[in-house]
Amino acid sequence: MADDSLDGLELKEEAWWAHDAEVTASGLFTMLRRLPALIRDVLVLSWRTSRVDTVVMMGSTLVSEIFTAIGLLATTDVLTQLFSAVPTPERLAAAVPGIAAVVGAAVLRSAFREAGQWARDRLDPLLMQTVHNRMVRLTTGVELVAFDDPVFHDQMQRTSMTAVRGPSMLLWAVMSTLSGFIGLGAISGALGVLHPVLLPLILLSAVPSTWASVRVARVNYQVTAGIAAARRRQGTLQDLMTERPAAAEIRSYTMRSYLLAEFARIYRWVTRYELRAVRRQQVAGIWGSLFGGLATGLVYGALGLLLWTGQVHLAVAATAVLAIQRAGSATSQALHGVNRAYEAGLFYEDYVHFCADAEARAEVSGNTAPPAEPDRVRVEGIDFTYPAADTPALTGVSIRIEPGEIVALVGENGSGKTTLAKVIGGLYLPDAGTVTWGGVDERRIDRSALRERIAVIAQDFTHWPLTAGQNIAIGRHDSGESLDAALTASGADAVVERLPYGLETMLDPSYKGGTELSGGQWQRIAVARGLYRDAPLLICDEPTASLDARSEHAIFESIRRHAVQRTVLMITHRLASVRWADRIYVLEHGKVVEEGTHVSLMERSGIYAEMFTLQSRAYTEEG
Ligand SMILES: Nc1ncnc2c1ncn2[C@@H]1O[C@H](COP(=O)(O)OP(=O)(O)OP(=O)(O)O)[C@@H](O)[C@H]1O
Repeated sequence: MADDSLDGLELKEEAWWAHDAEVTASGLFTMLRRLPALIRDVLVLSWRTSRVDTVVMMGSTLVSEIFTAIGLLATTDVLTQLFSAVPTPERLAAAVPGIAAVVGAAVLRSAFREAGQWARDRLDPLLMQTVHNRMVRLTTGVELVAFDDPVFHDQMQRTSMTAVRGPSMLLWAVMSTLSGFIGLGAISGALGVLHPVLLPLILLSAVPSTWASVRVARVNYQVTAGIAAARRRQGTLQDLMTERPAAAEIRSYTMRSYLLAEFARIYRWVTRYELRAVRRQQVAGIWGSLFGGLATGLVYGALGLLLWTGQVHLAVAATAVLAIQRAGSATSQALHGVNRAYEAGLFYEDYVHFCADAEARAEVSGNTAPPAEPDRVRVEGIDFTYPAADTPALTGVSIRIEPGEIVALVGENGSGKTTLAKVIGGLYLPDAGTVTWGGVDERRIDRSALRERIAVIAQDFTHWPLTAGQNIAIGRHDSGESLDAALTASGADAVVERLPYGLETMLDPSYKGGTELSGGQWQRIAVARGLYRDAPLLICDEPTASLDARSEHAIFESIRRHAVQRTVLMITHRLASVRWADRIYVLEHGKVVEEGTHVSLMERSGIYAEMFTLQSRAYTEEG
């Protein structure tokens, strides 16, 4: 199976294949060795999730299997009475207490089984909830830079795809194993009482079906692991074809037939893979049944021999027939459970690894409160390299921002402006160098509290599928402040006026009553969001890229007014709008290459002067 390749899908690179190789290589004994640790882990998780359900599930399983043994012993008693050499009415009368015990044991066994099942059914969603919540909590708590790391992404995707079910699958398998072994123990105890040779005979009869179930389970895991990458690709394609964002482009670029063919190609591969697995499972099943039948025949033959040679009583032999059937299913249940537990354990380990990795990547934060008033921000000699990049995005960058200033970052595409703004905004920690707020190193400051003091109008701001009002008040939902000032300053008031339900309008047309905004209208909402946050430092990254000339002018005027009591860090390619900045930093290839006011930079006749002249010439020549 591991030989199969899916052209172009780079399946071999998937971490799933590591598990695949592991499960293929590991025998039953490896599974048995790893099982105790897995059982302990999942039971601890289950105990933490619901103590009552864990106790009910374990207790009921144990007790129900004890009633299996009691029922078997009572059956022998009934049969002994029925086969005794006395008149029939007396035989029946003597068997009545035994029959009552058999019925009672059967009823109690079922009742406890049901109770165990009920507790397990309750635990299932509770465990999923615990695991899911933990995953989301951990994911939202990692350093932002983790999202730029493909390793973290792969791990997260894989974990969210299957590992969330891991613990409940594992618990299910563990309980199935326990109930199988307890049942087997109970039956063995009962058989040992009847005749010592019966037990090994019964264990022998279960070997072929056990082998088959182990094999079937292993193939199952191989299939899940083997098709995981293809399924993810399929899911991505399906989302692209069925969701709104790509719908227009699929049509305008006539991509439909390409996407459909790709989807069908992957589906064919997945189905072929699954069908091949089904064939292997069927073959294993057939061999298991064949040898299982032979082994059972041998056991019955041996039992007949014992009966014939007078070593067991007819009543004991009859009970043994019942026990053979029960023990066979208990053995294969136990061993199948072991195999499933191992299989589920691999998924569970993915989850455990993910959690450990996410904890290691958790945001570091100091506990010093950030300065209450706008204060000097100093960036000194910082370097920063993205995890997936070969070259640094920032090298030895130093800048300062004084309270109440407007500071501008300019430079060509990819020169490092957004990265620098994110470092200043406390989103990325520099690899070297320091960022200080009022003289305090950012690493010593409580980062959540620091972010409360910063408003960011991001270049790639989020179009939240929420109402217009919620889109503006995001992060300050319960401030109770009126939105009016931010609406007017950003020009978003004109946008909201035209919405069917005003601020209550859902800004997502895929929801009932929802609508969509134009790029420039969205941008005004984003500016309103930044102004409404009313933080001492406002970071604007291309706040007017989609705006018409009049709106752009109005927004820059608003930001200037906003800066009277606050500090503004502005990134823009519209150089006419940075003329009035207190200081301008020009970046190139991640380094600050020029610094000064508009006037001093123009006098210097460097990069800034060149860019400014090019832009103004374009306007004057075309205008
Ligand atoms: N997540 C990332 N992973 C790897 N490299 C990145 C990532 N984000 C940005 N980069 C790289 O870092 C460099 C700086 O990018 P940045 O976005 O800071 O530039 P910018 O000056 O803001 O550009 P623009 O004017 O186009 O917005 C670029 O070379 C870019 O390719």
